[in-house]
Amino acid sequence: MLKAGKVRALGAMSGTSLDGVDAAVVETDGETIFGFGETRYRAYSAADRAVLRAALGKWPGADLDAPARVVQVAHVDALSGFDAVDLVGFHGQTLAHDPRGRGTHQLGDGAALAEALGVPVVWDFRSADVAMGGEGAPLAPFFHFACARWIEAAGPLAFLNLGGVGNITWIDPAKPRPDTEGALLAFDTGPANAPLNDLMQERLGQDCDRDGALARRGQVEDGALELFLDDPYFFRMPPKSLDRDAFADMIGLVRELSDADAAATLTAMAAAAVMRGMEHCPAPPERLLVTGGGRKNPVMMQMLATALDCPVLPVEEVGLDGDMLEAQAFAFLAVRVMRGLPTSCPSTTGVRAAVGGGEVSYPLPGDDEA
Ligand SMILES: Nc1ncnc2c1ncn2[C@@H]1O[C@H](COP(=O)(O)OP(=O)(O)OP(=O)(O)O)[C@@H](O)[C@H]1O
Ligand SMILES: CC(=O)N[C@H]1[C@@H]2OC[C@@H](O2)[C@@H](O)[C@@H]1O[C@H](C)C(=O)O
Repeated sequence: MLKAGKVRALGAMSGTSLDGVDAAVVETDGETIFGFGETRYRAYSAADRAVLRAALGKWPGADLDAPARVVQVAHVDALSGFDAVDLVGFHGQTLAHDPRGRGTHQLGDGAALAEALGVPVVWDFRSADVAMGGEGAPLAPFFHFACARWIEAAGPLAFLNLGGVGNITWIDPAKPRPDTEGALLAFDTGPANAPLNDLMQERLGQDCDRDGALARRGQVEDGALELFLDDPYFFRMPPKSLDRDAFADMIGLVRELSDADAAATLTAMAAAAVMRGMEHCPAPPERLLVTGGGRKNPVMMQMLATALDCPVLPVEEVGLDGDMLEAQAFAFLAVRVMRGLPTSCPSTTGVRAAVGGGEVSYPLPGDDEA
C-alpha cells in the first residue's frame, strides 16, 4: 500500500456524452491537492462513437470486442507520453448503470492498460460501492471536498457537473474529512445535456445545441416541464444515481413542439432538475460552481441563475478547469485507492459504510514507463 506523500497521478475520464477521453495530472496524497499538471483530450472518432453507442446498455458477457478495442486504443493514445507519472486512474466507459439490479458496467481492461502504459493502473472504481449497497455514483464528491479546500472555501458550497447527466455535491469545508458526517451530500440531479443532444441529433443532425443558440430562440412549454417534474426520481431522497438514458423518453414530451421550443424546454428541464436537487441541500450553499460541458451553454446557465438563490459560476471563476475536473477526480481517487482510503460514504452514494473501491493492476516487471 502507498504511504502518505505527494504522488503524480494521471486520471482518465470518458463521460456519458461519448465525446472522447479527458486526461489530467494531479499532484496529491489523496487527501490534499498540491497542484494540477498537464491535461489532454483525445476525441472519439465518429466511427468510435457509433461503436460505443451500439454497446450502450450492454453488460459483461455480451460481445464487446469492438467497443473494448475503441476504449483501449483511445486511452493508450490519451495517456501515453505524460512526464513522470506514478500511477493512472482509469474510469472506463460506462455502458450501463443499474445499481439496484444488475450493477454498474464500465468498459475497459485496467490490466491491459497497465501493460500498455508500463505504470500501475487503478480501475473498476464503482463495483465495490454497489456491492455494499451503494449507488456506485457519483464518485467525484471526495475530490470536490479536496477542491473546496484548494480554493480555500470558508462556507458551504456546491459543485454541479452538467454532463450528459447532472450531478451535485454539497460540501461543508469546515468538516475535517470527506467521510465525516455532515461533510458531503451528493447525488445525480437528473438529465442534463443527454436529452438535448439526442434531440439535436434526431432533428438537425447536430451534436449539441452549441452556445444554446437554438434554445435561445424558443419558448419553454410549461405543461411539458410540469410533466417532467412529476417523475418519481425527483421525489426520491438522495443519494441516488441515474443511467444515461433513464430519461430518454423526455424527447416524447417535446415531440409536438418546434425545434426551438423543444430545445428551450429540454434546457429548462435540465435546469429545473437541478433546482429540485438544491432543495435537498442541508444548508444553502454560498455559491454553485458549475463544471462539465453544460457550463458553456449560456441559456442553461441563465436559467439556473434565475431559478436559484445563490451565485451560479463556472468553476473557472475559482481557478479550476471545468473540462478536466472529472479526469482529475479519478487521478485523485486512484491515489486514495492505493493508500487504502475510502472513495465514497453513505452521504455520497448511500453505501452502508465508507468504502474504497478500485482494483489495481501492475505492469509486468521489465515494462517501460509511459
Ligand atoms: N459550447 C457549448 N454549448 C452548448 N453545450 C455544450 C457546449 N460545449 C459542451 N456542451 C455540452 O456539454 C456536453 C459535454 O459535457 P461533458 O463533457 O461534461 O459530458 P460528459 O463528461 O461526457 O458527461 P457525464 O459527466 O454525464 O459523464 C456536450 O455533449 C454538450 O451537450
Ligand atoms: C455510472 C456513471 O458513470 N455515472 C456518471 C454519469 O456522469 C455524471 C453522473 O452520471 C455521475 O453520477 C457519474 O460520473 C461522475 C464522474 C461521478 O461519478 O462523479
